[in-house]
Amino acid sequence: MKTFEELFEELSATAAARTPGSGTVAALDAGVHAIGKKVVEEAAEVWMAAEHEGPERAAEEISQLFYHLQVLMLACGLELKDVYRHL
Ligand SMILES: N=c1c2ncn([C@@H]3O[C@H](COP(=O)(O)OP(=O)(O)OP(=O)(O)O)[C@@H](O)[C@H]3O)c2ncn1[C@@H]1O[C@H](COP(=O)(O)O)[C@@H](O)[C@H]1O
Repeated sequence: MKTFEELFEELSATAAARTPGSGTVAALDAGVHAIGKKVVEEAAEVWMAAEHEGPERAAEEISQLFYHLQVLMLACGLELKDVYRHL
């Protein structure tokens, strides 16, 4: 199990090292447009899971949305503090 902050730290390091075989590196190479589409897709899956599939499935989909949002943040050069200051 990891926290939102720990995942972002891991993804930042993976992106910086360009770790071979990493899905994150591949997504970053695909660019903001492709990552944005993934964010929208995952958001829809969160909605469907929450409405029709129960809390456990919703939690799983939310974790995937968190992941894709963090990849989009990296693609945009954003850090967690850049987002947190708007909360
Ligand atoms: N937490 C995640 C994570 N959540 C979601 N995903 C990606 O999101 C996909 C799930 O999306 P879908 O439900 O649409 O499944 P899918 O349609 O089969 O996915 P694709 O065909 O689009 O790959 C997974 O296949 C992963 O590609 C994640 N990929 C990686 N991580 C974590 O990120 C870290 C770095 O991962 P790598 O960069 O791959 O080393 C590791 O700790 C991983 O556990």
